Amino acid sequence: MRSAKDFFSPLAVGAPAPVREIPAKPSRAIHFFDPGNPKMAAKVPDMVGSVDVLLGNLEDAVKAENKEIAREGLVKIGQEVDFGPTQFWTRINSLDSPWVLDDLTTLVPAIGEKLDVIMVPKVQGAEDIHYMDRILAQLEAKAGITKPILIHAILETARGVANIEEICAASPRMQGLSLGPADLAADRRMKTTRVGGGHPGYLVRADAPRNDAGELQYDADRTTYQQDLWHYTIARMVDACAMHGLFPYYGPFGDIKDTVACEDQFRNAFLLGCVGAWSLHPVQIKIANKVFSPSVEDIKHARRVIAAMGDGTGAVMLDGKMEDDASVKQCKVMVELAERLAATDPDLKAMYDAIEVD
Ligand SMILES: CC(C)(COP(=O)(O)OP(=O)(O)OC[C@H]1O[C@@H](n2cnc3c(N)ncnc32)[C@H](O)[C@@H]1OP(=O)(O)O)[C@@H](O)C(=O)NCCC(=O)NCCSC(=O)C[C@H](O)C(=O)O
Ligand SMILES: [Mg+2]
Repeated sequence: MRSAKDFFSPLAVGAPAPVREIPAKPSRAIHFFDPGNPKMAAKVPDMVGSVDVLLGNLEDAVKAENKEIAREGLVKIGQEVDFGPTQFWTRINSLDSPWVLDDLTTLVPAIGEKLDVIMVPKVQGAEDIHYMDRILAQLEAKAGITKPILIHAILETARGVANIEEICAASPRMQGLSLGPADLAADRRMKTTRVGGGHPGYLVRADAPRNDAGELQYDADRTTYQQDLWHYTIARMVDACAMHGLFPYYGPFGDIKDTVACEDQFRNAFLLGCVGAWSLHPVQIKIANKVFSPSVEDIKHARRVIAAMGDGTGAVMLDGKMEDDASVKQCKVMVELAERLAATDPDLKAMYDAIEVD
């Protein structure tokens, strides 16, 4: 066990001092691209500024024979592109893979100064984060990196979900968690074959109606309601992240053409407390940017409640509803998020600035 006093000492002589607070940077869409795919790589410079996070993916979805090309492509992009306000992340290969050591020993010296966050797949417990913490400190020290690279863990095993608290608490580098629904479903032996989203078979059905004689009509048409397969895991993730000062994200939505259901899934995550989701295709960036930004109506209402509540204590009636200390806190969460996002998104700023509070 580490003493709390040791927690903020670098884990290697010459490594940068650990951060004490994870910066709340906009990260509505974590946009995945394959750095070894020339078409995708060519689009990266033009995407800067229109997406909060650009993530060069080295793990699943990159063929085994292309792992080195992808890694080299990522180094080139990291060295050549000016990312401006957009964060630059990577997803490395899993810690038990034959590629991860080369990923780390290549990327940190070559582009470590530019990399904001390393996403680690299939994290099982605190031991995985301790490993990453130490090796990153060693590599940062050797390369003279001045700011610590943060770690983002993907929850995609039952063990990872069971160990969620210790994963979050394992290092001051921990930036956040993402749901990895495809791997998690496989590891849990769920009977789905999709990448994220719902399933028509996971539902509840309205009770059977009765006929005039009071008999139950099980064969009658009965409305069904599709349920959210991911509610439990996202809720756990949100609580663990809030407790440890980290940021929770919904992961991938694989049905690229179903932009409507993607928006719904992202919105569920937003409402539950997530700050963003993955984007696998350019079309999903717009969805995430919209869903994870508070709406004009929400901000208008939040500002009215804050104004009506004065010092934030007591209770008032507004539009027939009771507002009090707790509802004003919720409104402040929304307004603070809006202000943070507007600082780097001029369109949002214009939208929020135009709101008139009556
Ligand atoms: C999903 C895709 C394979 C679709 O690709 P494609 O068929 O080429 O789509 P389009 O023809 O519609 O593409 C139009 C143009 O846009 C470019 N494009 C496509 N995707 C991207 C992208 N992500 N970034 C940048 N540019 C992109 C195409 O090249 C076309 O360009 P052009 O021809 O010049 O017009 C593809 O989108 C894709 O591979 N996406 C990334 C997939 C990925 O990263 N998967 C891994 C993350 S999900 C996961 O790992 C599961 C998770 O871990 C879990 O366990 O749950
Ligand atoms: Mg996965």
